[in-house]
Amino acid sequence: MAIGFHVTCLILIGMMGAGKTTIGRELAKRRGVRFVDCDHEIIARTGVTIPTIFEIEGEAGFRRRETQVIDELTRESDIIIATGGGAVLDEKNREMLMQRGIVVYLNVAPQILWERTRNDRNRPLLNVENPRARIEELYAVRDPLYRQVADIIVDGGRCNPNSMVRQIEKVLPTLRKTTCIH
Ligand SMILES: Nc1ncnc2c1ncn2[C@@H]1O[C@H](COP(=O)(O)OP(=O)(O)OP(=O)(O)O)[C@@H](O)[C@H]1O
Ligand SMILES: O=C(O)C1=C[C@@H](O)[C@@H](O)[C@H](O)C1
Ligand SMILES: [Mg+2]
Repeated sequence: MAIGFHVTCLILIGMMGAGKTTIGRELAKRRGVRFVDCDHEIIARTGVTIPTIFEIEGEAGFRRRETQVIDELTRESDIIIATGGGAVLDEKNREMLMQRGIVVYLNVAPQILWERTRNDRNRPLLNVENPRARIEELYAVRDPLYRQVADIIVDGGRCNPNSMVRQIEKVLPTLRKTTCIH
């Protein structure tokens, strides 16, 4: 198998700014498999930005599109998928992720997430007066959901993307149940 022993579909989950896109892309390059980012797929399909989808269809419209994309991509083999930060909010999504792939949770503290996302206007949920507090609220709600679906939990705030990719590669052959990497 191209990604690792037992693993044909690897799914990255975590908050906005956790590094899902950065690490997913690099890992896919190294493993020689396809990389798809759910947010980018939605943008390609609709031809508009995520803030525009939120404006026109509301968050509910965006979530419907997200579920559709997750459903299609998680049926594929030899693929690494970066999900959007809110993918785990929906129970049906959580089931698809758990059943169809190995799920890696990039866990990053809210303070670091804020530093990484503060200059980027492309995340409508952070387009509020106090994005730092918003990140903390979202983290409090979502962290238990990420943990619920994760096969591995990686501390995504401690080292650079390259060493994170190597850490994930190291455990891939052993993946069967939840493993914590520190
Ligand atoms: N391990 C890391 N160390 C330092 N900076 C990082 C790390 N991982 C990602 N970054 C930086 O943090 C920012 C956010 O990363 P990225 O876009 O990959 O996050 P994401 O999880 O895909 O976020 P979103 O859910 O909003 O798409 C980028 O500028 C990226 O370069
Ligand atoms: O955390 C979230 O709910 C989101 C994260 C982004 O990846 C996008 O999917 C969108 O901005 C919503
Ligand atoms: Mg991303």
